[in-house]
Amino acid sequence: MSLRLSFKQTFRYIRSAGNLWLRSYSGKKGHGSSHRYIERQQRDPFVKQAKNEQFRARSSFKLIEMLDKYKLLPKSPSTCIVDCGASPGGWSQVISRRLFSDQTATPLPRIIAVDLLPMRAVPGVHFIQGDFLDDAIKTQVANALGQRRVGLLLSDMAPAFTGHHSTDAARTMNLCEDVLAFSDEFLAFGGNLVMKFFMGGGEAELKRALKMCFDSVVVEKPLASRKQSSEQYFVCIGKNKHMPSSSTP
Ligand SMILES: C[S@@+](CC[C@H](N)C(=O)[O-])C[C@H]1O[C@@H](n2cnc3c(N)ncnc32)[C@H](O)[C@@H]1O
Repeated sequence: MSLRLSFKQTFRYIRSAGNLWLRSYSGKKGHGSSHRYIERQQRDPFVKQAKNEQFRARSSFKLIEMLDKYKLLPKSPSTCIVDCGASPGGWSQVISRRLFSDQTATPLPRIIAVDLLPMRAVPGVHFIQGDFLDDAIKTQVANALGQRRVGLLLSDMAPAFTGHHSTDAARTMNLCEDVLAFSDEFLAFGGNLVMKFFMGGGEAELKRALKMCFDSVVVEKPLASRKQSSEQYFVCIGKNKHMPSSSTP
């Protein structure tokens, strides 16, 4: 495997590493904010539940709620699921546990997970590290799929936020448009898409675009999504033929 990164990958990697550094640095300097974070984590029932059920992230419960409410998992055992922005692996774990009851076995991967950051192995998950938009990464996704179709595409990705409202709103919408283009390329007809977005102004337009491409589009704010966060999810059911260049089932 080549360790060379493209300019875009390098840029995104530096940007996300910079965000991590900023978060931990401000945590160290501002004792108040780190105390508040610890207190919030200790009070949070989803943090406790994630620990008890050995999920890597409390975000697992957001996906569980949406999967159960909308029956999003593909029924055919040969159909795949792609998890974009998968690290540390909370969503991949949920899908893996639903698909493979024996978590100690190493089943043939039906789940393809992509992230800029590394991710520890999850049973039945083929992990690809890189930017989901890079051609080289898309080729790896296509190779991992072979002839199999994708019945569910997940995106829990967030752009790097600047704190500048209109810049952040534009970045959010750009990322969602990129996910939609990715689904145009990889998601089979009839397939479902779950995509995170942040309220910021462009969501009505995006919802209109999604409604052209899917039979039904709803907005969800799962219980595990913090009230103070502007994150929400588009749950898009049944990709239809209005997408110009979709894969065939
Ligand atoms: C909120 S986390 C995902 C958490 C995950 N759903 C879970 O339950 O563990 C968002 C992830 O998206 C990844 N990400 C952001 N932009 C990306 C991109 N362009 N390509 C691949 N991954 C990306 C980040 O590295 C980060 O790990």
